[in-house]
Amino acid sequence: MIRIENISKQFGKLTALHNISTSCDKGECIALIGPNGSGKTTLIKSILGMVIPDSGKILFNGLDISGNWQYREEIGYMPQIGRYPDNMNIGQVLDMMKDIRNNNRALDEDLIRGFSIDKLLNKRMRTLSGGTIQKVSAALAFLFNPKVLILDEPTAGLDPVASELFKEKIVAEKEKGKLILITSHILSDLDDLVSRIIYMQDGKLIFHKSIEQLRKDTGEERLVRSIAQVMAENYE
Ligand SMILES: Nc1ncnc2c1ncn2[C@@H]1O[C@H](COP(=O)(O)OP(=O)(O)OP(=O)(O)O)[C@@H](O)[C@H]1O
Repeated sequence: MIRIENISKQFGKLTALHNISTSCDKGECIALIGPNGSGKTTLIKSILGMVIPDSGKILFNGLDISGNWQYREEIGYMPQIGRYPDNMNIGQVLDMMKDIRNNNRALDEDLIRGFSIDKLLNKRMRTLSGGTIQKVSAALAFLFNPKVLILDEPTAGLDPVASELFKEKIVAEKEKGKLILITSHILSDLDDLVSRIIYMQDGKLIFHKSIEQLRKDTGEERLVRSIAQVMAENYE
């Protein structure tokens, strides 16, 4: 579904992405894991067309994404920090996004109801708590029924009830055959969720393997312990 071929990205002297190649298939929930600054968000933004790699290419359903914006209709993106016009209320933000997307697909309002956002429609964005802004971002990512969901640190700031509800939603969407790419430092949140792991460090892709393979390779059942082992090895 998404194929990444030899992409590199330099910010001044810093190599944020170093010759990354991999592919992501539908029906998978893939965790992008790595230390701070390892290039996860840069990789995600490259897939979204928000960062343009210096070299290499990205194919979405076989088509090169460069100069092509149509493919973004198939993606729901939840950014690490959602930024919205301060003076708009939640209802206006939702309506604005519906106008911009302007497609005829049935809306998926599960999270709007699940997070009770429908009871807060008159609240102005500038008055919302951090967690409520996260809920709005999550609801927007799923709203247009995209085939691919890209979630950057989605559970950071969500309370435990919201976080569980959100994880159930992710599992349900994966089972429908969607591709979910998720970055998180809260590894305990990923245990029951992800089928594959991409591990990055210093802009390099160290491995992309199934969670079963990672467990086998590290002899650890829990993701947090497996990754702690991988990180320790790569810090040496
Ligand atoms: N627009 C930019 N201009 C300059 N440097 C950038 C830019 N975007 C990212 N970087 C740098 O690229 C490197 C990779 O950043 P990136 O945000 O992709 O890391 P990350 O793995 O997502 O980190 P975190 O876990 O902290 O979210 C960092 O050193 C960062 O400072």
